[in-house]
Amino acid sequence: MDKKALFAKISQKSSFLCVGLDTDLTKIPEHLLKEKDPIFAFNKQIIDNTIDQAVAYKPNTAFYEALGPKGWESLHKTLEYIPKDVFTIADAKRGDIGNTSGLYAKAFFEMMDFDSVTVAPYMGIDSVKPFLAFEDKWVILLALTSNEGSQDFQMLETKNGKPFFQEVIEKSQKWGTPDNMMYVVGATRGEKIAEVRKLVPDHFFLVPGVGAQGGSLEEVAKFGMNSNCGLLVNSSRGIIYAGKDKDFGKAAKTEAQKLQTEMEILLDKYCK
Ligand SMILES: O=C(O)c1cc(=O)[nH]c(=O)n1[C@@H]1O[C@H](COP(=O)(O)O)[C@@H](O)[C@H]1O
Repeated sequence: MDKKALFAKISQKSSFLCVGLDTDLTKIPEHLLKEKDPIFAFNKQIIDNTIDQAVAYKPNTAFYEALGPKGWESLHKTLEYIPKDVFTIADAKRGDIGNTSGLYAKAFFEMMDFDSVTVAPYMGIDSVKPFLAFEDKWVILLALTSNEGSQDFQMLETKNGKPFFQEVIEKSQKWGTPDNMMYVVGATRGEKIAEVRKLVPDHFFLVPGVGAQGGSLEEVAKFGMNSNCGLLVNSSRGIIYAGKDKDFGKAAKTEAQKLQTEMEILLDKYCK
């Protein structure tokens, strides 16, 4: 899916919500455990109940990989079930020497037909470029993450007097374009989003950290939105585990609707 189609979807649904499919066997309602594929059964209901609000779905591959071959199968079935006009993100946080990155890209873009994959920039240009060689596919590069440990390296001042995350953004902008690269910017760093937006006015940001991690949606929109929205805001646990029993799908829908209602107002206010 290209940038134009993504913005059209955002406008159509008045939403920039990404639903995170961080599906954990120990957290899903018990009655699903007797299903042949409990993870897929859960995801299917979450997708059915949130498809009117979601412009993107982001399975975090850790939750699937941890279950071995069965987990990969659940991931594949989930991806196949997501309607093709919705953006898909393999949250795999990959990146390695060039030939290996090329195979990671093949895994997520060819063996599975994800629109995008999250990539760590630490190993530099040759670890990221192979992902950018695929037409109509996106790299979502980790820039300023939502976790506490982001202080350890991302905020360090470099010899140029800039924080390391800024160097990552400035340099990596030359590797891709706003049509094939997005940046991860955590919602827990509201004021910093404005700084990142100045560096990359046209790129989309994937913004995790609202909901369970406590980031403010209003701040994210105020500091991060551009004339194409430029934001995909993810919530995983806050939506998918909103309900604990047979009605979990409905509870997820209610949470997604709450976010979408707020997003509609924010789009009117800041998408200019
Ligand atoms: O790349 C990500 O998606 C990501 C980056 C980041 O900085 N922080 C972050 O929480 N994430 C992911 O976003 C999701 C957040 O989940 P919740 O906190 O449950 O909404 C998880 O899948 C994380 O791995």
